[in-house]
Amino acid sequence: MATLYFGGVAEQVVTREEFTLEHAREVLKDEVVAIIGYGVQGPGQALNLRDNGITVIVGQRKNSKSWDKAIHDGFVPGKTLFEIEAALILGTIICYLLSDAAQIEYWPKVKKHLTSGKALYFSHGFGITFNTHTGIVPPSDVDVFLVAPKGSGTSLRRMFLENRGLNSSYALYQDATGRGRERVVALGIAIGSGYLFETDFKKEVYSDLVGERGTLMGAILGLFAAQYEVLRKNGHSPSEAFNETIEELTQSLMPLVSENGMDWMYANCSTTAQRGALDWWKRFRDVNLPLFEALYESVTTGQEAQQVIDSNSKSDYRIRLEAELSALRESEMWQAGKTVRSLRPENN
Ligand SMILES: NC(=O)C1=CN([C@@H]2O[C@H](COP(=O)(O)OP(=O)(O)OC[C@H]3O[C@@H](n4cnc5c(N)ncnc54)[C@H](O)[C@@H]3O)[C@@H](O)[C@H]2O)C=CC1
Ligand SMILES: CC(=O)[C@](C)(O)C(=O)O
Ligand SMILES: [Mg+2]
Ligand SMILES: [Mg+2]
Repeated sequence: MATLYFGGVAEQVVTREEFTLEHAREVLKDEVVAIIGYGVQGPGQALNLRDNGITVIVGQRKNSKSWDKAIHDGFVPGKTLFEIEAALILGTIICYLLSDAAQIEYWPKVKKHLTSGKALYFSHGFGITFNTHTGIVPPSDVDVFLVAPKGSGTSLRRMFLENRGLNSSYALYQDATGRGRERVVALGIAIGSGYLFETDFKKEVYSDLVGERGTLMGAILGLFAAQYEVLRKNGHSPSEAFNETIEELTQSLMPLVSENGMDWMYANCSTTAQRGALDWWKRFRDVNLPLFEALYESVTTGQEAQQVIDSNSKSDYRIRLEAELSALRESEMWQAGKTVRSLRPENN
């Protein structure tokens, strides 16, 4: 554990320097890590664990797209790829990486095979925190913990292959064996996390549900759409509207923020832009503050969780999600974006 100051606030974090991969391998050497669910986090975590020398198996519905993907990724039926129940029997650490809605349906089967001393691992606090909605209440004689990568499973894998690491939060919910903390931190390191910061199941799911509905995915699309609409309504071309709203952000300005913070990005723009941004950002904050308050309340009351469960438990949930993503893709703004991307020099 290292104590670092974040904006003057002391936090305990785990870095790879003091909790080494070698130590993580030692902690996990007698474990069979069973990845249940091979959607987005499943592949990222399973492949990184395997590359890090951890014994990992995958449990997935046979003859599903995810089953085929696991085979394509080198998992072998009957050796490292099993149907869900077989993987639950073989696994000593059960990584519950089905969708949050699907975890409800499979919970009775998972619970049956959570024998004493095993561990139940999540990458989201959803199932446990909203257990009045999900029914997920683990037996008292198993460890229960989470490692939540702060990003897509696709990025977790890509960054691992680039010798980088995506930060993750971790939480220990139940430590039946007395080894829970070692197990969860070792897993956090072994799946390829950058650094690990501690949270709890409630704080993880509250912050994550807000973040993905807010600045990370929902609010940012809303901002893009609003600005693009105003520019187009006032006669600006799709090229001008898309470049001024999105392309410049992703290609030039956000990489500068990632490199050295928002002030650095501002300082690398004109003084005209700096003046304007510094004059306007608080107005955008003030307009959005009530919306974020409402969002946070919708999360903590369980409304958002119930909406996810109601929608994503329906048999046609994928068709419905794909239809909405297709409408986004076919919209003028994102069709303009497709053309803009195709014109990047590196794509020609
Ligand atoms: N997507 C991401 O990168 C991140 C996900 N998480 C968490 O990790 C966990 C897994 O997330 P994802 O990989 O995105 O899950 P996902 O939503 O992609 O689903 C994972 C797997 O569950 C299967 N599945 C869905 N419905 C099913 C059903 N009714 N019956 C059987 N299988 C079903 C899907 O086929 C897929 O293979 C979740 O708790 C999620 O909140 C955490 C951080 C980031
Ligand atoms: C990628 C991630 O961190 C999200 C947005 O929380 C998710 O996929 O659930
Ligand atoms: Mg999330
Ligand atoms: Mg997240």
